[in-house]
Amino acid sequence: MKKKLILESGEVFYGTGFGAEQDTAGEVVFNTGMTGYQELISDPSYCGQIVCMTYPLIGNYGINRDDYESIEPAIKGLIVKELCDLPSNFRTQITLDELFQKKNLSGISGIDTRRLTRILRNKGVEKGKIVNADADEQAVIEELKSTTFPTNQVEQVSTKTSYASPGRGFKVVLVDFGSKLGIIRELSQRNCDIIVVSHDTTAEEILLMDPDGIMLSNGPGDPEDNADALVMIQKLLGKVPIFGICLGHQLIGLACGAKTYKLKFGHRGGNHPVLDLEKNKVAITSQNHGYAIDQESLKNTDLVETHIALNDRTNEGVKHKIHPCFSVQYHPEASPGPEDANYLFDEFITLMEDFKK
Ligand SMILES: NC(=O)CC[C@H](N)C(=O)O
Repeated sequence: MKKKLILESGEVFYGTGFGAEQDTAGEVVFNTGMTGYQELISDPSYCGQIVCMTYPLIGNYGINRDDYESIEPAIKGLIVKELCDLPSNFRTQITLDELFQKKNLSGISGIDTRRLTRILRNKGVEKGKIVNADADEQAVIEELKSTTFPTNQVEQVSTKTSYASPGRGFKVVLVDFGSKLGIIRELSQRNCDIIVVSHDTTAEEILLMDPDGIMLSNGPGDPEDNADALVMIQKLLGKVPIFGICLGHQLIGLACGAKTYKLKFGHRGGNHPVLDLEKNKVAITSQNHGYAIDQESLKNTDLVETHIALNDRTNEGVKHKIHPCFSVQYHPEASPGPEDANYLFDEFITLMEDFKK
């Protein structure tokens, strides 16, 4: 199946399709992880995006039953240099190609992913489409230029109904903006009694559950598209300890009066160094974000910057000066990636303990 990837800027890449046969369009971004393709394919924060893997061989350990980060992948497509069709790992159940067929997802292999990444890095992320090799390029470019992708990604991936993941420890309400399962795993490991609620749950509904703490999850899209969530956060601040991850972090920023902006090409991968400004310690972190909190705008808020990215010095963490509330832009749950930042879940537990005293 000969296919090609066409970018809005007019660049064309020829390759071979895998997975489903249908065309797919989305925002083309790149991820620098050497492993972890199963986790990122199923990470709901990639909703609406086509991901280019910079590592040249993808699929070599197949797909297994344990490494999903959601049940239904929300990713739009995958771009790889070489696709492995004969995976070797004791956990392998199916190949990456088979997963894409089963989930009706389209991918393209045989792409010069280095050239593509250089384009995205220089020009910034842009819209793209994977189509049949004989498709009319000019027509696709025009179509991409005139398309605006949906902005309701959080609604697409958030749970529709609340559900519980019981434990005997602290009662945590996890607001699901597109949560990775890794967050539930980390809270469960610490015996938390979790209730997962939809993104549009109100502060009043959450407080009725009498939680010891609130976890604001990661999620796709532009943080500014979640006005209702800001009201919810504003009403919860000071009443219950809050921990935010990625989109959850950006929403805390917006709720406290800071601004967010779109990065040129985002941070996506498992090797991003972050400096903890208080501890003066570096952690290698797992990241997946296209937006960031504007550091200047933090000055007029009750938030202080706690972490910065060492690659580009952008914001990676904040905490509230008065209320028990902190958040990070990266992924302490890893899945995939290094577990250096795992201790933040322990700090959340301590915050809930202290608040109860
Ligand atoms: N992983 C996330 O939560 C991503 C947050 C947001 N959608 C961004 O791209 O910046």
